[in-house]
Amino acid sequence: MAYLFKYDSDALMALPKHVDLFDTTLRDGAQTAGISFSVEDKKRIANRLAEFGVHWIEGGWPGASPKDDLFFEQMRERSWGRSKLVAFGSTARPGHAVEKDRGLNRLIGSGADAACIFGKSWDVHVTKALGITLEENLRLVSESVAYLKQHFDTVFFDAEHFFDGFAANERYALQVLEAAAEAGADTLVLCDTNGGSIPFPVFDVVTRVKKHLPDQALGIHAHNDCEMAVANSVAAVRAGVQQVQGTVNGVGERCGNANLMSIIPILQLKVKVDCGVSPEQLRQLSSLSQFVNEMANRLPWQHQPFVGQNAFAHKGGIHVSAIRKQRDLYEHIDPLLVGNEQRVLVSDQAGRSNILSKLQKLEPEAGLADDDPVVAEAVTRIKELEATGYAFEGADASFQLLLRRSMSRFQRHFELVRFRVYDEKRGHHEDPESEATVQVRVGGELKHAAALGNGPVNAMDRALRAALVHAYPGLEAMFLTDFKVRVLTTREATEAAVRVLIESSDGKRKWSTVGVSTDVLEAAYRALNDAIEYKLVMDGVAAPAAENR
Ligand SMILES: CC(=O)SCCNC(=O)CCNC(=O)[C@H](O)C(C)(C)COP(=O)(O)OP(=O)(O)OC[C@H]1O[C@@H](n2cnc3c(N)ncnc32)[C@H](O)[C@@H]1OP(=O)(O)O
Ligand SMILES: CC(=O)C(=O)O
Repeated sequence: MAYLFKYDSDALMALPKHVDLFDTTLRDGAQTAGISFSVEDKKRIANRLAEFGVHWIEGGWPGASPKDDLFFEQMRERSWGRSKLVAFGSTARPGHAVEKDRGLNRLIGSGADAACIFGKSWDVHVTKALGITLEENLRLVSESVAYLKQHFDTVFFDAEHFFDGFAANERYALQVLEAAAEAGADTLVLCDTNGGSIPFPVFDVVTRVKKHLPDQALGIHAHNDCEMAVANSVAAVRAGVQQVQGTVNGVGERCGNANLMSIIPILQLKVKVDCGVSPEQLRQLSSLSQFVNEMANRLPWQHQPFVGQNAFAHKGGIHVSAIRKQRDLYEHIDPLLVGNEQRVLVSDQAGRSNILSKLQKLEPEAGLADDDPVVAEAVTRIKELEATGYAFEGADASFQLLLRRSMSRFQRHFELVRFRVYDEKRGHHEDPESEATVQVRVGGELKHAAALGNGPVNAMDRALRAALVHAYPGLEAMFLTDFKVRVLTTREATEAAVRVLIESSDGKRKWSTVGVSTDVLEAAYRALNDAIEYKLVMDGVAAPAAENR
């Protein structure tokens, strides 16, 4: 396998050998609309980032909220390897001596290993937002950094709005950097606060700053308002910054921050700049991304580069045919390097290769040849079903049953005789109640059960399993974990079909099934039927003999 990376060698020569990763998920990430980390979430994320090996973990702003205060308090007992905890804040408020500044003193008392303060570097922000003179701001920057340096080995200075400030008043933006550098700031972080920059000027401006302050370590903090935060960060690395700030999954104020889930593999794998992440740690990238989504209570972005569920999912028949011959023909990296995996999807875009590839994974013992008529038949059947509204992409279990049916390797464990569902709501404020009765035939015997539920599908699921559980006790452990209904607009409105996708679990596995009908309950029944049949097949439960069915 040969994943190709082609680069101009002169450009590579100019790259730094190493950059530090600075994660601000817990600070700028906490400024994301819809995210509210608890102290416990913050501690778990911080520890996970430390385990992953991020150099600097910005934990929050001591003094800004009781939650951040408690977090820093509770993190005093941390025992991390190389990762360092950073406390964030601003330059001192104008009007008093920096030693008396409540904000700076909260940083000093926070127990963090380092401090990071932001200061204004765009002249109009100084005069409008802060309402002070340009000289006064230079004094605040200088004295705030110098005061923190008396208490911390490492102080970072975030030059807020640096790129806009540089465009508006280059001389002043550079004076702000000089003030922070002369006061002892270890790294000057150039911030694209409004996220409006694009890579060419970012490269140019960082190059000019580098020339102006050749011995000063620089960093980049990019926002994603032009969807350029990752590109801008990589451009800044090429121009010579030694620190990249970003967040897990790109969370952050407005459109987010630079996404470390992309920056890390780009730097490590593509341009060979060491971020201090070993190959073993890099393989944790996908699970780190999932973990933070879980903590942030966000649905994962399935198409997220590198770590998303679909980042290496192949749907087109042409693509799947090629990757079966050589897997890198339609992949830019080996997904395993970032802890992800290749997926092959089955849909109306599929050819024989999709089916064979999926079959190899789901039923390796089936051993079908490329030209087996069963494969062509399955492709035709899938395309027919998809034309009526089925979608097998997210319903692997239904797909596997379909393949088994095509291969004559499937026997029903039960036959539906009838189901009936009642839904009742009494009064505006009362919860509705559903009741289902189900009659099935199992091996020649009629079984009948009724059940209540908090909705019709829930009641039907309970009744169906109650009718079957004596014959198949393993169904006791099974339960629904998710249920999605989609109205399909491809038909006439009067006979609109609905697609029901059901996710089930038995505590050990999860599987998904699909049903389609013009009747939502029938669609749900079809999906439930597949879910139960799949569980029985996977548990190796024998179906009743043919003469009893
Ligand atoms: C670019 C960034 O992302 S910076 C980080 C932004 N993050 C946050 O704001 C989240 C946490 N913030 C907070 O909890 C609150 O805003 C606090 C506790 C920091 C301040 O709260 P308050 O004292 O009520 O002030 P408020 O939020 O209304 O306004 C911010 C004040 O900081 C001042 N300020 C802004 N930047 C700076 C700076 N670099 N140095 C000093 N003061 C600053 C503003 O001028 C304003 O003061 P003013 O009201 O006297 O004009
Ligand atoms: C400091 C910061 O978060 C910014 O300038 O965007």
